Amino acid sequence: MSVARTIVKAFKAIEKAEGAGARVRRSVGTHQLQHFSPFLMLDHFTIGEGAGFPDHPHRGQETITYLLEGSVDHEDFAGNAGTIHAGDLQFMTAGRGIIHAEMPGKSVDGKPNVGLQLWVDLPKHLKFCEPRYRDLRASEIPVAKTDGDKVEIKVISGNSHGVDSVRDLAYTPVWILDVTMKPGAKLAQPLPKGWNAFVYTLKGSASFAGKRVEAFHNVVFAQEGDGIDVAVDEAEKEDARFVIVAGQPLDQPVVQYGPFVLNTNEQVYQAMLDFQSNSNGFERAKGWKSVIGK
Ligand SMILES: Nc1ccc(F)c(C(=O)c2c[nH]c3ncc(Cl)cc23)c1F
Ligand SMILES: [Fe+3]
Repeated sequence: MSVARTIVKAFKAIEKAEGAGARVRRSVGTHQLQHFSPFLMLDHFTIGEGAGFPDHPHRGQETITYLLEGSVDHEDFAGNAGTIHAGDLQFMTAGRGIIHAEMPGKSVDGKPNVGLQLWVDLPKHLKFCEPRYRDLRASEIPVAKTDGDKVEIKVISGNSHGVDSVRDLAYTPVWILDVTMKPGAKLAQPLPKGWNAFVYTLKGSASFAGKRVEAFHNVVFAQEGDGIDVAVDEAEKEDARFVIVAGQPLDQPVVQYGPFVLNTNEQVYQAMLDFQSNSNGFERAKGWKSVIGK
């Protein structure tokens, strides 16, 4: 990699309440990081006993849910239902409209359910596409290793050190790499030119472009440059774990009201009307309530 990207900013995500009793550290989609196309939101969520995200709508975006601990059940108004377990991902394309619930799975140990939910904007011509789900199980995710196995990269989407992800899962081109580095490890990770890229740190501390960053931070990189350089100091007491996320910017306006993400104010007003009147993609909401969200 010839020229590594520089850091534009790095900030800690503060935990706040969201949904019904859930907690999130939101590091994309707040005043600290907005208009970062194609990314609309990143929540590092924790769902304890009795908490969750009961019946709610989406239109105009894709949600990528990556379970880190525990499990989450989902159920929508079209009869789709399932569970994602630690290490699995669910790619949901809301398109013209989805109403679903996302609730804790059956807990065997009372531990919380923890994961990441990334919202990615849909290109204009797909805003009203048919909804779809694509699951990616932990066992399907290839692993790249480098620096004498001191670095392990789960290639969820994209490429790392000659390892390709298994298949494209979102319409909007995104790379998601889950990286674990041992103390003393180094990583040079190429990224597609001109894509927006950030890192969200999950555990331990690592230096990005020479800046040491602790857990629960978002590190935003400049678009210029070939990729990112990461190092974990020999003296660190634990492995560092973080996700690298990169996406192709969409050249379109973003008009968002909560889970309705479109290109004009009129389209957002229409989405709210359609949701309230069970029409134009929300017909199946009529008389529907989820079982899991009760
Ligand atoms: N207020 C509001 C409005 C609209 C939503 F879609 C949501 C929502 O469902 C989530 C927002 N962060 C999340 N992290 C994880 C999971 Cl599983 C779900 C969510 C929400 F909370
Ligand atoms: Fe949702």
